[in-house]
Amino acid sequence: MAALLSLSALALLGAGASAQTFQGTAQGGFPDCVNGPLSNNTVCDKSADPIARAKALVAAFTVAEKLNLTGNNSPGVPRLGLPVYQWWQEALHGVASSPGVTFNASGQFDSATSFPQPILMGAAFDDELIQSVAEVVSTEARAFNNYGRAGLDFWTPNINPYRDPRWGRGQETPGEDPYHLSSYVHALINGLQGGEDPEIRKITATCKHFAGYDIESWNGNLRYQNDVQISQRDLVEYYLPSFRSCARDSNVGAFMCTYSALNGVPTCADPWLLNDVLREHWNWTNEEQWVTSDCDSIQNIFLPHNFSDTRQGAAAAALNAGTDLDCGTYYQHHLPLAYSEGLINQTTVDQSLVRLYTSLVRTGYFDGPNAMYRNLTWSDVGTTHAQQLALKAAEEGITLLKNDGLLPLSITNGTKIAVIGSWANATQQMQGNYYGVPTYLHSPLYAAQQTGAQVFYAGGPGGQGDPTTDHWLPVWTAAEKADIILYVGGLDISVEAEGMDRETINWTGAQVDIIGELAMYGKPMVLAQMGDQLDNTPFVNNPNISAILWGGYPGQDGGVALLNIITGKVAPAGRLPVTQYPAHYISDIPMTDMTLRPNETTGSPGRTYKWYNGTAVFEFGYGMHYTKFTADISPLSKSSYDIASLLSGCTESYKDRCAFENIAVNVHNTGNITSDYSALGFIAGQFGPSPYPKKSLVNYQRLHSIAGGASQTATLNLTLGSLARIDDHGNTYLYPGDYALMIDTMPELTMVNFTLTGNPACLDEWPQPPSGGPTIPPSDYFYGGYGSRGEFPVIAASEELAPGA
Ligand SMILES: O=[N+]([O-])c1ccc(O[C@@H]2O[C@@H](CO)[C@H](O)[C@H]2O)cc1
Repeated sequence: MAALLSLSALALLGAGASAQTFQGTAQGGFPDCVNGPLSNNTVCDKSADPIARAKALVAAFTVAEKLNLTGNNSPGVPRLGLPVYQWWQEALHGVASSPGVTFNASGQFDSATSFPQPILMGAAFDDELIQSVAEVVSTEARAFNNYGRAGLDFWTPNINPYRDPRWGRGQETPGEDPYHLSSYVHALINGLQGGEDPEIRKITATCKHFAGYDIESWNGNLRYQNDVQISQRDLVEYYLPSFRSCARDSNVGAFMCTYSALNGVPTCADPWLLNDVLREHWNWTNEEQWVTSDCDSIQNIFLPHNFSDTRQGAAAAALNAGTDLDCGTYYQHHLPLAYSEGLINQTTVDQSLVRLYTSLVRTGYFDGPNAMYRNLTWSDVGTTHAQQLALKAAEEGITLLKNDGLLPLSITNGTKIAVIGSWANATQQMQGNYYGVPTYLHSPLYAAQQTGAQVFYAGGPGGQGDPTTDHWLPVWTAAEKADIILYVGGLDISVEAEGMDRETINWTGAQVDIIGELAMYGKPMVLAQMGDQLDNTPFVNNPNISAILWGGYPGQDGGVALLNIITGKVAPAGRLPVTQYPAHYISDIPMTDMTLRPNETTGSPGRTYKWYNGTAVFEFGYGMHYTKFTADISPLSKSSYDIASLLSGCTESYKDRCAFENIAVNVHNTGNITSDYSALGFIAGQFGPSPYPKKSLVNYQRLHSIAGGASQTATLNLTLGSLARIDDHGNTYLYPGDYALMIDTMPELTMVNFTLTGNPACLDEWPQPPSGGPTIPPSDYFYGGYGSRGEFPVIAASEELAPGA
């Protein structure tokens, strides 16, 4: 495990190793259900119920075999012809290097399509696009699986909301809004798994990290030891909706708990979270779906959380709480002792294994070579359709933040353009983290050269923190020769990544200086800001910088997407999926403050567009177009609604799903450039417990190719859940009051008003956590080292950490 993990860590985290250096564990192929020892076991009977099939398989294992099958690196059961199996695959934005995925050095299966990071795909506000992307990812995953190059379980998506701009893994998420995440993830899971209840599950997706995980390493607070304090209201309102969407509304196959503790309990050992909330309240059925730990987080229950006195106690606490699989070796190592000490029983072990193997049964793993998806081959990887979709996904997400009219830029053969900056010739950078080997990487420089323009290139500053001016001379040479300056820079995964939160949300000094000096040439200048959000104030205010685009991590065709937008081949219609805060924001609130609302006592200005009470540089949802749009909202059926009547017409088992109104938003392109437009609908109003959110996203739809002078209609389906707010206990209520439904076409705001009358009505009663539960004792030691992870220097530990002691 140790050697395996250290290799995979490099590739996963992007810590300087090329993806090609990674070699995953060979998968053991498929069980032989015709001639193998299992052929007479019900698990091989395709006509039997999947749970019955898994139960029959588990019944054939000895206790020792069962305990051996509880780690991600599963040895299988040779005696029964059950092959070795690696449960850990990644596919955040394409099949990615990870323990179960093996890319070939060359030839077939040497690459997979690399889509943009979710943060850029989130900016598209286009769920159909997301589902299409996910369908390609799962097709490629299945093709890899058919040739022994991947398993069938993928530990994606990361759907923790992007709460704080410093978070190193915010790029892995679609953004900061819980409704947006919920809707996005529903489309994504459908595409990955092959529908909500497919006959054969295409691959098993895993919603992670459940829950409240969004700090890597800030001010000495490490993800392995954090105990995040979150109120029930904030949990239900902000941190959990995307997970509810996964479990209750999308039938995702797997979940992953976190390294951190939530309100005193490490999440992987929290029966309230994993059982009462996830399995009971969200009806995530008990025998079919499974929870994995984060990688080595079971060990963290013991150290540094100190939640259990013994190692076997930590393993038992996790298994008994409902963590079915250990990403690591802690279960395999310590469950035998837990078992002999009576800390766990066989029923619990069986239940976890039944969940795991039912999931594999559902993917057709035991169904032989004629099973669905087994015909997919290398010719289904990196297809023309996949390539076009990767380009489209990047184009749809790229967001126009400033334009004095320079864009779209007309580039002809004679145009002289300087392409400058640390991203100008970006290749690997365009993928962000959790990458694989892409079909190709088309940099901005490459794309500029394809336009026929005369291109002058300079890389600009060295690394993110490079204080020297060593690399600057070519910058001035390029700028002097050119008629137009394109600077492509920003962040990369050397400063925002897994294990690494940002220390500033300013542009790094060298870049600010270079961009400022380039602007002084007074030539038409475009700035493309890559990576996550930075405070763009100096460039917004600089009249010599004509246009600013945000391009995130745009994937394999990021450069072409950028140039297509700049030249007007495609019109931009992305909208920011996160708030762009002023740089001082990070001094206004510690990252560890998990609260959302402004607070006079703590000085918190609040978080996200819902509650931030300062002036954002650019708000969530901001995004300009090359044309002008107006919108009007068709009248609602009533101006006032009685709460009791709304509920009496509601027959859904989950009342938040009941329909309220289907809102028609008529969008008019009043300019003359054909463009997409994403209609974002928000609800605002002073009702329910204060302080109120300023507004809340309740639905969105992307309209495509609206010609100049033409109109299209977006249909935003609102539910009772769209109108609900959460009380202090986490209960979901409809409240009487004045409501406004808003569509923001910038600068205009189109609005319709209505009221709800009557008494508040509960839509969802929240299962309260047990009171007086364990809290973490103050830690008197620093936890610093871990053999297989090796991410941190060993400082001191009150106990030696070797497993199995
Ligand atoms: O030791 N390693 O190789 C290693 C690599 C990645 C890693 O990160 C964790 O593993 C990912 C599993 O999907 C989770 O999203 C992330 O929190 C944790 C450990």
